[in-house]
Amino acid sequence: MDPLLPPLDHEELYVRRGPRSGLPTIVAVHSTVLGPALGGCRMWSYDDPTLAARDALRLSRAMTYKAACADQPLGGGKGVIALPPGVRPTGRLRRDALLDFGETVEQLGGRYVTAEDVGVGSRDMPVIAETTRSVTGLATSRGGSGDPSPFTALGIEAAIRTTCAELFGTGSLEGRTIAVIGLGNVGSRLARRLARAGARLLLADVEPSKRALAERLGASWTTPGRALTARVDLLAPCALGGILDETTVPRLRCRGIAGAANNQLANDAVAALLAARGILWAPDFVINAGGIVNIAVEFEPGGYDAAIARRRVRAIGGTLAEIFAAARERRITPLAAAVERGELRLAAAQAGRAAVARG
Ligand SMILES: NC(=O)c1ccc[n+]([C@@H]2O[C@H](COP(=O)([O-])OP(=O)(O)OC[C@H]3O[C@@H](n4cnc5c(N)ncnc54)[C@H](O)[C@@H]3O)[C@@H](O)[C@H]2O)c1
Repeated sequence: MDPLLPPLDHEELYVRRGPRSGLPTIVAVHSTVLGPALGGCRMWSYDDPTLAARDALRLSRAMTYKAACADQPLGGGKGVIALPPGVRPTGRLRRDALLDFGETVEQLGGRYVTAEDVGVGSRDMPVIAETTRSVTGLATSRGGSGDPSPFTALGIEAAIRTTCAELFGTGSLEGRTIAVIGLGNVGSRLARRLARAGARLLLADVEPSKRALAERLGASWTTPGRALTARVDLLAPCALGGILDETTVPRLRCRGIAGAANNQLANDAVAALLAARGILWAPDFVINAGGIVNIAVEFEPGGYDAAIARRRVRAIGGTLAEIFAAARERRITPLAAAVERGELRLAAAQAGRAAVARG
């Protein structure tokens, strides 16, 4: 196995070759201490299937912390359908791969619950549901919670308000300058919300057609590189991960960062670099939890209810305020405070389990 594997503190790693597609289907369950392990299914090309297993192990661990920090009754898991390089399955092969993956999920007996992720869209979920009951994110017409992006954008807006309150003493966005990088499912919705709240926006995407949104919102348009180093109150990275590293952080001119992109820090040490520059970073895995908070409402006895989901997603702002307060009081980074919060919640649940087992 890969020497760069994360600590193997997982509960399960299940690898099964799909009998229909011949493709490796993989599920990693990092933790079920807080509840069934939730995590999307990623259908992606890998040079080697062991790299797909590594991805599943790494991402499932991150899901445990995301759910724990969001106080959700969920554990962390991840699914992968490993494609050979250059393969983009369509038609029969795609359907076979999804049915195979569903069967793999079903064999875990509810310990893992799947959802959408990179390479798997809303049209794929009903196919997966043909071979497993452990599937979320189906259309609202089928009793599911539907597209998570609006809820993720709502949670990021709440987090941006909290970050402004911490930095400027008010959560009002009227007149705040905010750069949003990446105008996809989440970033475009976030930009509309921020514009409605009176923020002055600088928008950027690698896709030139997104400029039309900037024009519609009366926002400025620039390149992603310029947006990253613009003099603004806040930066909201909503594209790819890894944009904050040893070379970009010294060039930043924002006061705070709060965005949807996963894995924004190239490595954990970057959190200290940001703190040293006086830039307040809202931990990505805390504030982009709107999607899973929304999905968790599917497990309620009364079934899915969008109003309950919206209320719970807005609470991400309060969670972030507590993390900022802990970081301030204990002179640690918001990243350290968030990880600690997740670990405390897991330890408490584990202690509860042990007490029940002892009778
Ligand atoms: N969709 C959700 O509910 C959700 C939930 C949690 C986290 N996230 C994370 O948020 C981020 C955005 O998710 P999404 O669903 O909006 O994705 P998306 O694919 O819909 O949008 C991504 C956008 O970023 C643009 N982009 C790509 N590379 C770029 C670059 N180098 N610079 C600037 N723009 C670039 C793309 O053109 C696209 O418009 C991802 O990191 C995702 O993992 C999304």
